[in-house]
Amino acid sequence: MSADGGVDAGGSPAGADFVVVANRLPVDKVVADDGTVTWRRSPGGLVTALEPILRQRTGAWVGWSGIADSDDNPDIEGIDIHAVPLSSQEIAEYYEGFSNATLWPLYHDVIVKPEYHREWWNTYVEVNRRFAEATCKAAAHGALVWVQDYQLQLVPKMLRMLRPDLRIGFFLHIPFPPIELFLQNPWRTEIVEGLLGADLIGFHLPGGAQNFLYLARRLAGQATSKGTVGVRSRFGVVQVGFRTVRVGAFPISIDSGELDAKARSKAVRARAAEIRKELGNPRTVMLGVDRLDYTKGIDVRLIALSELFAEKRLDPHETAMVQLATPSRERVDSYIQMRAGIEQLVGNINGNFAEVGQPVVQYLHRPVPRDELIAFFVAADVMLVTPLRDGMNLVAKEYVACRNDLGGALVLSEFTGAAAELKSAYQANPYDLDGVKDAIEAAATQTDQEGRRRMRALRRQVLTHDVDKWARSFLGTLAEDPSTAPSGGRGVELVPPIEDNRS
Ligand SMILES: O=P(O)(O)OC[C@H]1O[C@H](O[C@H]2O[C@H](CO)[C@@H](O)[C@H](O)[C@H]2O)[C@H](O)[C@@H](O)[C@@H]1O
Ligand SMILES: Nc1ccn([C@@H]2O[C@H](COP(=O)(O)OP(=O)(O)O)[C@@H](O)[C@H]2O)c(=O)n1
Repeated sequence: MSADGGVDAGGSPAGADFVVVANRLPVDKVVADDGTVTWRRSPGGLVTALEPILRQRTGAWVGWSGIADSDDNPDIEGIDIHAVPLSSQEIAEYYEGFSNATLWPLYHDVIVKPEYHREWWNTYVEVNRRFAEATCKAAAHGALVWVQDYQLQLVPKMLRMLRPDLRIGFFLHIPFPPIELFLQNPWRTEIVEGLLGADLIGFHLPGGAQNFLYLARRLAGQATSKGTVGVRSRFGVVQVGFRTVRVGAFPISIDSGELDAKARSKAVRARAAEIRKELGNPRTVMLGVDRLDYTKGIDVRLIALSELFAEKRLDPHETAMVQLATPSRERVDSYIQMRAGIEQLVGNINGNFAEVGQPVVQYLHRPVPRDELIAFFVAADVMLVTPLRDGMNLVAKEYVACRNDLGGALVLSEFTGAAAELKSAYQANPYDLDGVKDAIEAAATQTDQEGRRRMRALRRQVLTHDVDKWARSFLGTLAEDPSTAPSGGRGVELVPPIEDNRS
């Protein structure tokens, strides 16, 4: 730190050349009643995707440990951890508040109503500043810094002001919303300007990148490129003074090869067979695997199943549905209400259709070990992925990667990022209940030949587009000099800013 409390422009001499900055560390700190500390894999797809990337490249990870007032740094081979402590009030206002009761619902089609509170916003700014300062300490001079997700949208601009020597990338893991919804946010201009501190801004889908380009013109008053953005190609450009910011679509993925190999192992196969036996060897095993989140449409699939049983289109005595739900954001009101609703639906289905000792829906509200999860994927005939909106949904890709036997069927919501790539799934609009029911019925009754044809096509996509390809395409683009790169700013025709007349 410099004498005035700022961070030296040169950064820490011993810092890392590659730094990931994310709200969460890859592991959560768990303190038992007797004070014993253990570390558990953090929930969610961001960690699933980034952990193998960082381990492979070695570098630093700046993030929060998941509990209040802790600056412990866990030992993880290949990753230099820098914990950012958050107080209970910051967790309530920055994480549960502005991140998960304002931005999360706003960016997910306002499935629940976003709340706008000035004190939450102030804490969001303050915590973003703390992450930027922690990153300055972790990064060597000229380092490549990759900021992740909606919790940290102000960090790119803050970092650029503190450390102009850094090359800064930003990736948004959730959908970037339609323009009309984004404009609800009272702090919309600050967020667009915060993101424009990056050299490269990545979204899962071209539509998100295009919405952002429009908002950069309208809210930040910058000239941008026109024309459509491609997938890992045809990047958009925002001219911020003398700086060229590029904007692109980079669909995230999984470590497909590793999952494929694990799913082939004898132990996993044996456990999958055992799971089917424990479920009573039903004709059809259906599976849902999610964080317990209202965006995931767990209610949609349960209502669809219930109606299919009531209409005798599926036989409840020959069907076992397993819903694995990781606890998530348990103190946020909308999550508390949603949990009660899901648990009631599970109870209703079992009340109406189960026999003693043989529930139709088995619901686990707890994290499941990774190998056990893979065995569930191998055991399931039909995988139900029915979000109302989802940035990507890695679970859909994990299921496909685990089915080297070409068995199983994937029912997939059109409103996931994954739907753009997994065209051979049984796709449905989650708001069209009849459509969801038709998709589930078709998946449960497909012929072997049809199932193999679809799964072969899905696997071709998932195995050739893995998380390493995602990271290489993003980081490769970030490392390019935009003024000379073939896909860069040179020769791009710019559209002038839009007058913000609030019309
Ligand atoms: O950290 P939490 O509040 O417990 O939430 C877990 C993560 O949820 C979100 O995951 C998203 O990222 C996935 C990978 O890109 C994507 O497939 C999925 O559609 C998204 O919902 C969130 O974006 C992460 O920041 C959270 O850590
Ligand atoms: N019960 C569960 C549910 C999800 N998960 C994992 O959590 C990740 C969820 O990622 P995702 O992209 O589908 O969705 P988000 O939870 O990130 O919104 C996947 O890697 C799942 O395998 C798990 O380990 N156990």
